Amino acid sequence: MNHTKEQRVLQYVLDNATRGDPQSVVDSIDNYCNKEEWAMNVGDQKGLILDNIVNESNPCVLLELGTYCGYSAVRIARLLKPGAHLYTVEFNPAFAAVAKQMIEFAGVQDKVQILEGNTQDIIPQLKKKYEVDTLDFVFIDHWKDKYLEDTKLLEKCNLLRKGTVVLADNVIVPGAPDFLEYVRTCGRYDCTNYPSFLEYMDEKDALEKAIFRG
Ligand SMILES: Oc1cc(-c2ccc(F)cc2)cc2cccnc12
Ligand SMILES: [Mg+2]
Repeated sequence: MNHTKEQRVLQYVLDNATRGDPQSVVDSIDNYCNKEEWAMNVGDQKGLILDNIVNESNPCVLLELGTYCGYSAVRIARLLKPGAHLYTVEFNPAFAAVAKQMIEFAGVQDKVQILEGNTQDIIPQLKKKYEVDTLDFVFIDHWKDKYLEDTKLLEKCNLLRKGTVVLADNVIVPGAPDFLEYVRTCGRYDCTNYPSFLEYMDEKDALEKAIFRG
């Protein structure tokens, strides 16, 4: 049954983590991906930076672009205050199916909603269909050639407010140069770069935090 890598990651979690314990789910995925098979989770080193930025911004309404197996959704949800809610968008149905099970096993399903589809279609629906006013926090971790267009779409849909934190993974590897150029030069963001390492590897990578000026 476990024919895909993502299904094998999930099975390892089901066999080794503790139901209802999101930290054990995060740790199990990191153990598996360090020892057995590399997978494109944000990982523990960049994950600690993500934790710190989520904690300091104390968000209530969050959006993630790129769910994958649900590692960062579980990692973020474990930090959220009661009533806070994370919408996470995944285009690949097989990934979404694994993430759904991962999120439910971790016990954070009440804080996380997986929206299956294309970010270009879903972002314009957030206000009316999902009753989102503005976003407090956005984690961008999907295909690198969509970072810029989706950031511009979030602006166009008036989903960003003064102080919204936009945090992007992989701004070195695989890299999102057009996104970096835009947020650093358009004048509407205060940017901070957080050097780190590619998940489960020794290669350099980084997160970029871009706070919307409103
Ligand atoms: O964190 C990520 C890493 C990579 C990646 C793939 C192959 C490499 F050789 C290096 C990096 C791809 C991602 C795609 C989407 C979201 N995150 C990714
Ligand atoms: Mg990534």
